[in-house]
Amino acid sequence: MPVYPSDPYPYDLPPYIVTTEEMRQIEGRVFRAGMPIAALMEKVGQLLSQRIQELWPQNRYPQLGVLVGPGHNGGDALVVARELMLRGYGVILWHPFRRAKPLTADHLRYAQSLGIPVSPDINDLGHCQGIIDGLFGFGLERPLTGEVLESVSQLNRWQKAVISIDIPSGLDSDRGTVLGGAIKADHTLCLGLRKLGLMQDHALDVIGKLELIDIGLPAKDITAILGDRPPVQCLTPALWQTLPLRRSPSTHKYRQGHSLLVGGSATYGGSILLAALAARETGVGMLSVAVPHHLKPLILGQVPDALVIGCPETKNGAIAQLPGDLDLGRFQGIGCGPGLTTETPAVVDQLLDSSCPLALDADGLNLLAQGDRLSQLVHRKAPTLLTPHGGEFSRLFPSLIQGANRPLAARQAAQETGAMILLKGARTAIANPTGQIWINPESTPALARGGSGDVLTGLLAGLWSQMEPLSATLAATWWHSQAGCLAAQENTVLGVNAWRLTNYLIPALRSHPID
Ligand SMILES: NC(=O)C1=CN([C@@H]2O[C@H](COP(=O)(O)OP(=O)(O)OC[C@H]3O[C@@H](n4cnc5c(N)ncnc54)[C@H](O)[C@@H]3O)[C@@H](O)[C@H]2O)[C@@H](O)CC1
Ligand SMILES: Nc1ncnc2c1ncn2[C@@H]1O[C@H](COP(=O)(O)OP(=O)(O)O)[C@@H](O)[C@H]1O
Ligand SMILES: [K+]
Repeated sequence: MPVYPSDPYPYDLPPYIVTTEEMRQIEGRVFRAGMPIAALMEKVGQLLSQRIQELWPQNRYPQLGVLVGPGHNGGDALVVARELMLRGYGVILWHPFRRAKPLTADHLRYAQSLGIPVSPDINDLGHCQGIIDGLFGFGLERPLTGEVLESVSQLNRWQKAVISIDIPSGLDSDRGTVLGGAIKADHTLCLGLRKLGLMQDHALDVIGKLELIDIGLPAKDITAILGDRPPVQCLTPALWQTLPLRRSPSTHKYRQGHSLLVGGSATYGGSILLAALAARETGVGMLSVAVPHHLKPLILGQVPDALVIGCPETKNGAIAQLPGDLDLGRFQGIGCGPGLTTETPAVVDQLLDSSCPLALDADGLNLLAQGDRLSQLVHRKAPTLLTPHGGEFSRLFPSLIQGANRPLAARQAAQETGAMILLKGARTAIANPTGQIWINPESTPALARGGSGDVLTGLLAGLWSQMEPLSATLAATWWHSQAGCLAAQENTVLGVNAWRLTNYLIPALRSHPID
């Protein structure tokens, strides 16, 4: 059973994520090359009809209501309505608009000529088992108002099964924000390429399950438009191909990397342990864990294969300093922050001054936000990764409005600091200083609990010692969420505590399909 659902993404499609303008330009090239708009609409309608019949078999969804907008999203919906009616579904259209684009008007006229009823009153769809949302696509220009907004709210109150074409109507296709109101969909069948708005955390509640429908956009047209700028793309299962990392028969532990984790305190003892348990699963040759002296037995008891460095501690039980003889040059990946507390900035300064690849999380980030550390980061020569969740990000980059567009905020932070930014969330975004962005399209709300970020830090520290930092960061993010998905599948969405998550890291690797 593959960890990630086998159906929603045709992964052979380019994993690009586009803005509305880029989508318009790509489609514009296709039309200028001779593809009639009507032909593409018909093709789109056929593809949507096939998928909807799979999702909604006629015996369970005999009556369908179709919301028909004034633009080409409405045109798509009319092709779908006609095709499903011809296959025996009962279909009724809702179209409260006085005018529509010519192509849409033609399809509306044809649907009526076939006897498909049209009503301006949303209540006439109350008997339907399923609703197909073809109100607005990426052409939505202003918030929904008046009767349209009221009808959308009425529809949402019914809580019927809803499939949205391209994007849920009312959603801004770039920012993922709701413009006045939005259809709450169970499935969104996105056409051609994923829109940036669909990959925003705050849009997830209205999108439902996102599926990409391949409408045959030629790669040459996609790259012609996207080629001159760093792409925004999805993480894909291809990242599994690198895991589990291959090993030569003649290897030895020092060729498999040596990672260091720094953290833990009397206040927060468990987070560094979770990070250590996760780092261990990466197969890293050697794992060192620097904790306040009193935590040494805890770590050794659970991770006997780790080299535990007992550090001098403050009166509050936090690390006072790293041992003077600790040679940071021995490590190819350092993860600092889980449970560290902000008592001893000198620890973070020492790591920042080193030339080691460094991932900062939790209190490591809170210390970074103090003084001029963040502005100094751009001078750091070694690879650096920051892994803030939303709150830590706002403390670090108060001027970046991440709420409206988290991926773009992460990109700006990466370009300002010269560090890679992994902005954690429901759709974690990873940005590198060259401006590229990766968004994780598959995760589970089961991870929304304390400790799961510590597990990610452990994976990062472990993989950074064995892979090139960017590939390691992308692979760790995908691995982390896939393990969460598998754990949720087997223990319900409430059963994925961070400890159990560490026990699903290897099973998740075993369950991913080997190509
Ligand atoms: N561009 C194309 O030819 C294709 C478009 N496709 C479909 O068509 C969609 C884009 O079509 P359009 O560009 O026509 O845009 P939409 O279908 O999203 O609708 C835009 C229309 O709605 C009106 N409108 C916008 N905001 C409104 C509001 N708040 N209240 C009332 N009316 C409002 C506009 O005046 C415009 O007439 C895509 O999302 C996709 O579903 C696909 O069929 C592929 C081909
Ligand atoms: N709703 C959600 N859906 C999917 N993943 C989530 C969701 N909320 C949080 N996560 C993930 O869970 C982890 C939470 O990390 P973090 O907030 O740092 O937790 P902690 O610091 O307590 O370990 C991140 O990897 C984040 O991407
Ligand atoms: K729609």
